[in-house]
Amino acid sequence: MTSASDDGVHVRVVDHPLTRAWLSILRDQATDNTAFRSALARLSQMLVYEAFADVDVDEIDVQTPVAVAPGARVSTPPMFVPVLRAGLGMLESALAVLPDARIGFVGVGRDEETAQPVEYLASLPADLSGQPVYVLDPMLATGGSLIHTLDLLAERGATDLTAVCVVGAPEGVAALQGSAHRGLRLVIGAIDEHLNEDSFIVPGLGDAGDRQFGPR
Ligand SMILES: O=P(O)(O)OC[C@H]1O[C@H](OP(=O)(O)OP(=O)(O)O)[C@H](O)[C@@H]1O
Ligand SMILES: O=c1cc[nH]c(=O)[nH]1
Ligand SMILES: [Mg+2]
Repeated sequence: MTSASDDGVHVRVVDHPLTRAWLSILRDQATDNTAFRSALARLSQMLVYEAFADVDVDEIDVQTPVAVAPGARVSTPPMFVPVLRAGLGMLESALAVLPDARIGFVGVGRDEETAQPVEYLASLPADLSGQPVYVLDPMLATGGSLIHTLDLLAERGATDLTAVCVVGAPEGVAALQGSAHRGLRLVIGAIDEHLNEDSFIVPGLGDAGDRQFGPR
């Protein structure tokens, strides 16, 4: 795992042999929809696990059948916000790790000509002050969709923001660093080479929504 903190965005690249192995299955163009969804779920669970490495916990006592043991409980249950469609494939894995999380939904699709995010759903509580929020989206390309989502969350008072992504482009990371979201944590499986002329990540894994669900 490598970490870097530039311009207020803390970037953690999870470079584990098993995350690399699952990511290789996602990248492989021969992986079909079913296998893609399964691999994304497995990889997401590892990324979410890493995203909680520094979470605040309450120290508690646990009565075992033998004695009292020191234990821990996550202090504030998080909110997960999958960015539809592709982020839906990460939600069940996140809930497997933190079942008492709240869930919000944001739907954003890139305009195919301009690559600009077009919002079609924002199902979020009006007040997110004090609420740690974890945005789930496998792809960070130009960064437009993620920044749009972070803006929606910040407008509602959220300040404790983490993005969990599978693959990013340097252009997207730079856009986050140039955005208003100081203090954002980004936990990501890999940062690839660059964007192509269609704003797709190279080498990337193609369209993460289409590869799970088919074309939209
Ligand atoms: O960083 P950006 O340039 O904004 O690109 C990344 C976005 O593109 C993908 O969604 P897409 O628009 O393909 O929608 P989908 O999930 O419905 O396929 C992906 O899931 C991100 O949300
Ligand atoms: O490479 C990319 C870029 C945006 N969205 C995707 O799903 N893949
Ligand atoms: Mg897509």
